[in-house]
Amino acid sequence: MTMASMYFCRMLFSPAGYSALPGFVGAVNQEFQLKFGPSCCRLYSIYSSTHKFDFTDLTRPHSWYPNARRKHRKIFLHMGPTNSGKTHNALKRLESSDSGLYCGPLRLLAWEVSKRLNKAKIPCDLITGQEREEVDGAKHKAVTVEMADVTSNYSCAVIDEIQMLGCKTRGYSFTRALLGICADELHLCGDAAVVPLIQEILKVTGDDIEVQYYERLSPLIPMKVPLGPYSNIRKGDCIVTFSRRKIYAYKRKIESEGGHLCSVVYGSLPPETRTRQATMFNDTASEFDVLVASDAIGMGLNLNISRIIFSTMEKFDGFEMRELTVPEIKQIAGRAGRYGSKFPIGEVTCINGDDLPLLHSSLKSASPTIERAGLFPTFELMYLYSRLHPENGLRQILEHFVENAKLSENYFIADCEEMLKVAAVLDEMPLSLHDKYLFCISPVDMADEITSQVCYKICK
Ligand SMILES: Nc1ncnc2c1ncn2[C@@H]1O[C@H](COP(=O)(O)OP(=O)(O)OP(=O)(O)O)[C@@H](O)[C@H]1O
Repeated sequence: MTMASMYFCRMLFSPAGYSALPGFVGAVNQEFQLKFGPSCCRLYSIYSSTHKFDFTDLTRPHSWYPNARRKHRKIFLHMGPTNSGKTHNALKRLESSDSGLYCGPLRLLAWEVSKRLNKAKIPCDLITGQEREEVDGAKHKAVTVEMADVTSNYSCAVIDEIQMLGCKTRGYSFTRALLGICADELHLCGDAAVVPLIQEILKVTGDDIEVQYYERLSPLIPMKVPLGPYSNIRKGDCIVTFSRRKIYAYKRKIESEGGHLCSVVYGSLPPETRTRQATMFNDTASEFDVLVASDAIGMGLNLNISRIIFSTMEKFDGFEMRELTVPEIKQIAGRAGRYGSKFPIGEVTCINGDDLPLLHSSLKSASPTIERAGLFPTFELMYLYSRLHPENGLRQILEHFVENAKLSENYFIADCEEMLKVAAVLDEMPLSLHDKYLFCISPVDMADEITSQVCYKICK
């Protein structure tokens, strides 16, 4: 053993090394403790045999999750368009399992699943970036995908909207859940465009895969004409727009010119308020019979919508103003005519007639195949790297990984622009690397004055 490798070994396994590890509390730290031992042994053995360990080699992400790799998982892909019963079937399996984990892309979806399970007398915790509601005796958890637990054993787990693993900012959390969740049965629900990539990624995990394709349960008809005057608005319509300001502007317009009262739904509404608004809209006795919503309705929410009306086919995606993609258009349009609702046949149109060709062509197109999944280095890798470069702050460590990451062809490195901004602020504060990492992977919009001030105060 060389001096260098002896030093490396001492550094990793000495009590000082461990005590220097930042606060061992909470689920992420539990994951860290459980994984750190075997992973470090593995990293160390590679290091001592080659005298050189490349921390930026991210070509084998499946090996970051030894617990899941020890299991022979049975993976069910429920693939199909919106409103085809995919989630319904996966949730039925979850409900009948001894223990389970639901991972959704939205806090609202996790909230709905936890409510549904608790109502069915299956105690279920709710864990999102914003709340943690623990229920006595719960063996089920409904979480946002970023909070997915990859250390415990589950009988059954569900990852909803799995095609989001191709999302440039959040995709890595879906990849982590896909590779890391330790469940006998893992159910993946989403668009069939992701099937070849998942099959490719799972070739190295030793899991069994079964794919089930679904058809839409009720018809969806694209209209040949745009909405026209607001007096054409009718019961069960849903106007889709992409900013909170516009949501309230349309609500005012429709209430004054269209003669209908409107409920509103958008992502940042508290779940209780959103449920109240959705219930008012779904309730036939209520006067609030029109909905104005953001694309937050695009994923999974069950609403009695008769017709979707796109106010625009463009949205600001945090980086730029861009046209909606085919999957986004299909996903949002698919909310009309929900199976089992009072409007079993859905219609879809636009406010602006010039947008109709894009709407029609998108609904006829297959979603483009998703070629690569997002990836982000684990805390362990960053920690080990930081021990060798103690002079570097989190921002420099992140930049190093982004610039030097070596990836297999199935993956891309997550877009870290926002994280780099947060890391630069955090590096000014006396926080451990682990705490900085946690703050960094939390969804904070540093462009939002209030959010960034709150983040700054909490960190301090
Ligand atoms: N076999 C079934 N029996 C009764 N209701 C069903 C059945 N399958 C689906 N549904 C209902 O149809 C609606 C659509 O189902 P589900 O949410 O599973 O669709 P999905 O394919 O997951 O779509 P999305 O991606 O939009 O969520 C839900 O209200 C669901 O409860």
